[in-house]
Amino acid sequence: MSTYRVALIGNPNTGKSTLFNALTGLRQHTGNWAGKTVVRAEGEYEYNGHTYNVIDLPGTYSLFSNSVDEEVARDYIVLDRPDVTVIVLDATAMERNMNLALQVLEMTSRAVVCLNLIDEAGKLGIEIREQLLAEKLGVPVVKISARNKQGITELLRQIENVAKRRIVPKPVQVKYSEEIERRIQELEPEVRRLIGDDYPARWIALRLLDGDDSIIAALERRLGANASQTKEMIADGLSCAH
Ligand SMILES: Nc1nc2c(ncn2[C@@H]2O[C@H](COP(=O)(O)OP(=O)(O)OP(=O)(O)O)[C@@H](O)[C@H]2O)c(=O)[nH]1
Ligand SMILES: [Mg+2]
Repeated sequence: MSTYRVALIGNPNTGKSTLFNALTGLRQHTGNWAGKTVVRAEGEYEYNGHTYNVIDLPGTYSLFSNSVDEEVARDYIVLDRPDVTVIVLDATAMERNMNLALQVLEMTSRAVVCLNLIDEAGKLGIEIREQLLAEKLGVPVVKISARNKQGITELLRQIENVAKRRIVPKPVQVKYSEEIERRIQELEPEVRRLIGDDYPARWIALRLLDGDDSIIAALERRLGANASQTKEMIADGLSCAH
């Protein structure tokens, strides 16, 4: 019997913790993220004979490591590589929420988009065609109301599909300017050669091009022995990209 790891990510106040409670009930505990004062809520549920370990990540508007919360969420998705990342969106504020969703889809393909507060959206006359959205985003999309425990069965089913690789999503990728795309193309194979296929090479290349040193630091912490080599080779990669 396998245990799968599921991460809940989303903007603040989108109902992540409500969903976390609906999924895990009393089987949860809280602590702190190692070395950080950010609360780490972890719980589990059983589904079709498997255990799913769920992490309720801190709510963030982006994942550029501008704050400890963003760093914790980013590092978990990029470095800890959960089996499934559930992107929790507020169905009444799709446009604002889509920003984070697209960022997460650059970091992992093992994702399910969960449109929460569908009851509120209904009251506002907002109608969402989830099939169309799923096709456009390239990942499963499920409408739920975490507070009313609606749509949870379908969510569990889609989480299982992605966890067991019955569905292998191919998320839409943001396309950047020609020049940035060219630089990504140069840098991405370097990154991949260095850190392997387990990490999102395109996303890391992008962060490096953006001058985000914190991802190098995080990778060094994680890769340990390879640290100095990582820095050197990424610097090489960067100098040929510029
Ligand atoms: N109407 C409605 N309200 C909901 C639903 N899910 C959550 N809420 C409410 O939305 C508010 C925020 O929910 P939380 O679960 O705390 O949101 P969160 O994403 O964990 O927030 P942060 O941890 O601050 O990022 C609470 O008042 C919930 O009761 C839902 O499906 N429908
Ligand atoms: Mg919360």
